[in-house]
Amino acid sequence: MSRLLEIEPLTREAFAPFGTIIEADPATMRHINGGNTERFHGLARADVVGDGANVIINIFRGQPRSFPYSVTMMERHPLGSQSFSPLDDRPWLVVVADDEDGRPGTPRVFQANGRQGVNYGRNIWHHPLMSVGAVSDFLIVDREGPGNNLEEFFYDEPFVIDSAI
Ligand SMILES: NC(=O)N[C@@H](O)C(=O)O
Ligand code: NI
Repeated sequence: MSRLLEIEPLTREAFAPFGTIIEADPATMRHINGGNTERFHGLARADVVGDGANVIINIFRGQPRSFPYSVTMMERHPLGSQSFSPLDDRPWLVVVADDEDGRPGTPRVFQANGRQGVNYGRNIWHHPLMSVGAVSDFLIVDREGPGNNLEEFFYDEPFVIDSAI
């Protein structure tokens, strides 16, 4: 029995339980550099824990997912947040879930436009990067350091994302 997932628009309010949206929000903007530059300030904060932990900046080059797509697993990073910001101005999908007694609940799928990134809060269930339509680069800010920072969960039955954007 396939469990079809709806795609929701990515809004601050809807995503709040899972993290923050990284986009040029006018409410955060301040002019710097003598007016030459608009600084969209403090959009998200990296959260890393544990002795020897560092915040690192990476690029992930994601192969596009094929649809219908089966969501068979979710993961989370107990020791650090993880942010994804698209570099190719291409829409992509954000898949997250509430925690239900140590396991992810039903995934929620959000459609992000090419100028929207997200910062998953520490220990928030999410699906690995979901590029759509073409190979896409993302700037990633997450954690490097000692300890196991990856917990995976595999569903008994897959959930299905029928079609992409
Ligand atoms: N493994 C890895 O660094 N990537 C995942 O955490 C992901 O969320 O894509
Ligand atoms: Ni991850």
